Amino acid sequence: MTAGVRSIGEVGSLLASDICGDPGLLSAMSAQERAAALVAGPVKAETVDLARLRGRISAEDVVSPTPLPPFDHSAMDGYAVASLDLDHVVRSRLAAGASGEPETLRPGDAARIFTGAPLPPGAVAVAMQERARREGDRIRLEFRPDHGANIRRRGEDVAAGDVIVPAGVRLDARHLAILASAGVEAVAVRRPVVVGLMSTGDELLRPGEPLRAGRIHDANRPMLAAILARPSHEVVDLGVAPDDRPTLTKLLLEAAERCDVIVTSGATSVGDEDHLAASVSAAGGRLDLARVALKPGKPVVVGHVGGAVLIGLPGNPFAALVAHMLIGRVALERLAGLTPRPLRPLPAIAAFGQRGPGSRTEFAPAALLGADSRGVLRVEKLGRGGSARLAPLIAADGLAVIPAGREEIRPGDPIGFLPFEAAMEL
Ligand SMILES: Nc1nc2c(c(=O)[nH]1)N[C@H]1C(S)=C(S)[C@@H](COP(=O)(O)OP(=O)(O)OC[C@H]3O[C@@H](n4cnc5c(N)ncnc54)[C@H](O)[C@@H]3O)O[C@H]1N2
Ligand code: MOO
Repeated sequence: MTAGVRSIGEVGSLLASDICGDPGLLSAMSAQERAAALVAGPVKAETVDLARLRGRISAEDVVSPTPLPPFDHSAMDGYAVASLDLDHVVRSRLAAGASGEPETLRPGDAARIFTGAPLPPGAVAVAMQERARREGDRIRLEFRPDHGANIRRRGEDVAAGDVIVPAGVRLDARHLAILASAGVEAVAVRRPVVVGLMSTGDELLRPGEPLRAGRIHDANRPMLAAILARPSHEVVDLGVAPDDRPTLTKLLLEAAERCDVIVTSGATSVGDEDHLAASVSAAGGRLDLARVALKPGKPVVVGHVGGAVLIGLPGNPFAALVAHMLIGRVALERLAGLTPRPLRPLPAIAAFGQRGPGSRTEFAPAALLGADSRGVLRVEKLGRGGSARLAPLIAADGLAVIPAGREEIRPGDPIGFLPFEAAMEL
């Protein structure tokens, strides 16, 4: 991985850079490595039928029991011909799905053939019917076909024994298509990772509860539940924990019994009411990572309570989102059996100027203004910063990514842009 971002072409790898000048903070890349290392391995595997595979993570390489296609066949409606000559006599008719061995073509013979039908032995090409004139049982081709024209060969897509789906991928429609083609009925996948979501803070109200003095509604649990609503994960709502050390300790211990991962938000900072670190410790757990060079998202912590991985996101909702995207996601992907993928911001240029983010990589809600004359995306930052603000996210197309180490950003400078579809992926 390369350090630094020097040109637009390199911006895609900016999250791979390990810049962080602040000795009190861990660089985003080192934090991701630590979060990954914290997870001993993926959850166990189970066998699941094709109809329920979408969104699950493959636990082993799946090999094809058959070549694909399984037999030589026609790619067009037309005539299978025994030679590359222009004139042929049509002696048989072959449709897809017909049973029985097709008759062998002899020199001068052709067979009327339809797309998907097995190629008769002796055929050297298929001529499209639009390129043939038929009179009775004779055809004359407009031009000599190329050898092998319009023939799909057995095994040209996949050979028997080829890996058609590798281990460690999230199965989508493409994988289901190839598994079904190969006749595979069931696949070993990782069982869903059980993720407990807990918000902390005496100020938090559940959705629908009337606002009272000094209280706010919990935004983080619904946000995180929406990101985690995937077949590879099972969300357990652990509710709101109070700002009280013994109670938080007890709730963490209970959660560790039921969950593979506990994702908390709030109580990660340094205030008297920020009890997470002390509660993790009182529960016999430990924190392996704290304070990362992210803006927002700096106070993210990661560790263990009992057998469960603990991901402590900051309380401010945008900070929680960024810390999840960069750090929590890595641990969750490893547990699910995925190879964690680095976020890959698109190369873009700033349509704004500001002071650089210093030692932290900055994420900010941003709108796409279109492309410049070279086709590079122009990105405008929205809002005036603040990890507690949600409205700029609603107006945004994604997140501007400004790598650590910049002193100043001027209009036209290379930055990164993460569309929300990529940013919000688990
Ligand atoms: N002296 C310092 N103070 C703070 C620092 C610091 O370094 N030194 N860091 C600041 C940063 S950066 C952040 S981010 C926050 C992180 O704080 P906590 O993780 O301890 O979170 P809380 O204090 O519990 O809450 C922060 C803020 O977010 C609101 N909140 C909490 N949970 C939710 C939720 N589920 N839904 C919506 N809003 C939530 C909470 O009411 C607070 O306003 O610390 C800074 N302070
Ligand atoms: O880093 Mo905090 O996460 O700015 O709000």
